[in-house]
Amino acid sequence: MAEASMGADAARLPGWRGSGLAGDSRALAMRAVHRAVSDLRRGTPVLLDAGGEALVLAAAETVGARGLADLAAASLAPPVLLLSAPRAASLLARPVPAPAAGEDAPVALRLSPALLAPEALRSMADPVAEQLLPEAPGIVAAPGLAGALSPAAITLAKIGRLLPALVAAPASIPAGTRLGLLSVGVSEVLGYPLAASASLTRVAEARVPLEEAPEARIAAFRAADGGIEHLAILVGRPEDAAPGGPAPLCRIHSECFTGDLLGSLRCDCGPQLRGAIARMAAEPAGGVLLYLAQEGRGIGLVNKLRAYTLQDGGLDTLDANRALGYGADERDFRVAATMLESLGLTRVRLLTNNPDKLSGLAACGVTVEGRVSHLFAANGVNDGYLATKKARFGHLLG
Ligand SMILES: Nc1nc2c(ncn2[C@@H]2O[C@H](COP(=O)(O)OP(=O)(O)OP(=O)(O)O)[C@@H](O)[C@H]2O)c(=O)[nH]1
Ligand SMILES: [Zn+2]
Repeated sequence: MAEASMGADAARLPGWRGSGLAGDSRALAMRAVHRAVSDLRRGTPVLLDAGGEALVLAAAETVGARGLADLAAASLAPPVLLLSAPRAASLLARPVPAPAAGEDAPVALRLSPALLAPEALRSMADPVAEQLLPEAPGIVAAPGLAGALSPAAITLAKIGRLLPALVAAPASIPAGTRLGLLSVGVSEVLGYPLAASASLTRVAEARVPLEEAPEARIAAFRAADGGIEHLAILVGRPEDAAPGGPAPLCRIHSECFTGDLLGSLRCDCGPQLRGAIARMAAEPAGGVLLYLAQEGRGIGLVNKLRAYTLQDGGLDTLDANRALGYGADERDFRVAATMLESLGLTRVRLLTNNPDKLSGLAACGVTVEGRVSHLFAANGVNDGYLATKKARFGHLLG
């Protein structure tokens, strides 16, 4: 069985699209998350509010002296460092006891005062930089201090494509508000991925003849928070496919700056992208390629580069993600389902080797009439990457 499961959230969410907030309240909730994420990315603390109980948080990767001072001024107790269990275990050089909330819940570490400083925090957050830490770093696991809000705190960091490592303390909301810190609700954070997919709307479309497909159009989709757009590349007229005939081809392609644009040999994305478009152009019913802003299986380009460095040190693509504190695959398929619905495509044949894409899309109500293999030969550099996809992600290589 595959160790990584993509789209599992969607599969657990019957009626997923209807369960989100509607209209204005959804846009307001998303805006609060988007603003909080922007502050975390620039090193400013934010308040995570569960109505009564609150945390003040700063991203270990970005916080500076000023941010730490603001965090201390809004805190009711000394801060801890929230980390994923694999990252914490690696820092402490031993397994850490699983928190009561379960295996995937973050772990809290109590830090010596010397470690509550920007450079040390960055080194603890980032396994690529950990050699900068002192030899006896003065870190103690404090599992009881992780608290009920810590999973939402980590989700917020992941939404911001930051390393999931946060300095966190119980907050005085009045003190934080006096300092001008933004506040975001736990339910707004946890509801964000669903809201981002459910609120996608088509905002522009144009004819763009492509080398492999002269009859192509690109449609752009934007979520209510104004985040990065997802694209649909329509080859021919898949929306006009005859009802009794074969379903149009569909490829769900996650953005890969290095492979798609630069021709990186580390992965197979470039050949898969061009190959899918050429394949669709040869089909009477055409097809659609959904180009999703999910770089690095949803961890973002910066973290993917970190993962590559870890892979050069011996980890495979799955363990490198985990070492950073991310899941093996952080992508969300509800985005693809919303786009297909908006394009009027209710049934597809999926160009993929990834069984989780088939089940993830089907869980969102799209009729998947079959899989079309999308294999390209190894190039001498990506052989290990392709072997890991088969052995550990359950990819169907045939
Ligand atoms: N985190 C991480 N992401 C990677 C790595 N190599 C490639 N990627 C990303 O993986 C994604 C490509 O996956 P896809 O081709 O969409 O899908 P797949 O899961 O391989 O399944 P297929 O449909 O069979 O191709 C892109 O977002 C790449 O940036 C890696 O080593 N680490
Ligand atoms: Zn790639």
